[in-house]
Amino acid sequence: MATAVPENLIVFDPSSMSVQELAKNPPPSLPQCYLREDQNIPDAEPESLPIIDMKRFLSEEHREAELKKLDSACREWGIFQLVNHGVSEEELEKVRNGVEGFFSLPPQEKMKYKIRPGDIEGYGSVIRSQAEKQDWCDRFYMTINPIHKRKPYLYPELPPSFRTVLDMYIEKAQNIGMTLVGLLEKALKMEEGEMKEVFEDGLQSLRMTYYPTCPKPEQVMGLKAHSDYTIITLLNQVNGVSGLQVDKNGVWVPVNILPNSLVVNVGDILEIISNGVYKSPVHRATVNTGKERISMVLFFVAKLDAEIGPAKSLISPENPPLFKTLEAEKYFNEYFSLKQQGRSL
Ligand SMILES: O=C(O)CCC(=O)C(=O)O
Ligand SMILES: [Fe+2]
Repeated sequence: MATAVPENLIVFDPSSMSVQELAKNPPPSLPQCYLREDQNIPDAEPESLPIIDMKRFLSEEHREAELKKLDSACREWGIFQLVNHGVSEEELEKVRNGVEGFFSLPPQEKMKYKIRPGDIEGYGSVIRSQAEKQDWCDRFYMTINPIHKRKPYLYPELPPSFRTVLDMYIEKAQNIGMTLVGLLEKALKMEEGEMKEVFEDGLQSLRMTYYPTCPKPEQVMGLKAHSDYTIITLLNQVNGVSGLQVDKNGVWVPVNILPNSLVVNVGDILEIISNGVYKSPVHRATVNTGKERISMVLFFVAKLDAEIGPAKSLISPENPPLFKTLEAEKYFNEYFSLKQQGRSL
């Protein structure tokens, strides 16, 4: 694996090399496939995202107020910071060391997990077309639930000490997800268990992303604008470097770093279940010249045999469904046929 890129390189094949390696020795002009002409990275003031405190749901005194906060965070932002979520500072530190350790493995070690032709899981980037601009990042994406859907050459083949950390984190994250879904049902005034039914033991995947520094961050995008096709997404800004931006009323708002918090965002399926009341926000990730950024995301999708549509308990003649109801599998097929560009709604 070469680490230096010849200066006269005209055609660059992003599938042959990681962005992490490219960024160690970037050529004076970056490969065309990363250069975007339509960039607008405004200097919007970082606004503090709403903060939801899980502990307050346990107290009789604070519960109602916190539910109201959760409800307005999902209506107005579709994204919020979660504190007192049950993953301790020490555990977050272990996750950070584990994920940083993974990305600092030698290239040939990481390439063992390389995305295989025709697949989307594994390490690297999925190149859909030569014309499409590539994101300035390397990713490791894998299905983690149901367990029988795990690819035998990905999760089980990770270094054992890292797997132990991931096992711990995933179990905690699943508990957080389940608790949040119960709270969201209450906030939306849905029938109890209605969303849990779609969520519980559903499809879940994990994505770790390494965004290297870039000499010309204004010319590239770490991760292009999109919304998530999930019920909810749990984001860990692993190494405390900012870069995530969320589209709020047409303005890109940078997401601040709140130490030891996790970020939760509403996904497209929750927008559908809530019949459009909660917003699945468009978001993207930028990069910078100074420090690499690492994130880890847990996508909570839905049970494969679930029906995805507006919650029956929210629908009435006065509040007709704004979305059609589809079997989850059909929904996923439609989603992937949209080439994961933009939104599944
Ligand atoms: O890295 C981030 O902050 C965001 C990642 C993300 O939005 C995604 O993987 O869908
Ligand atoms: Fe996302």
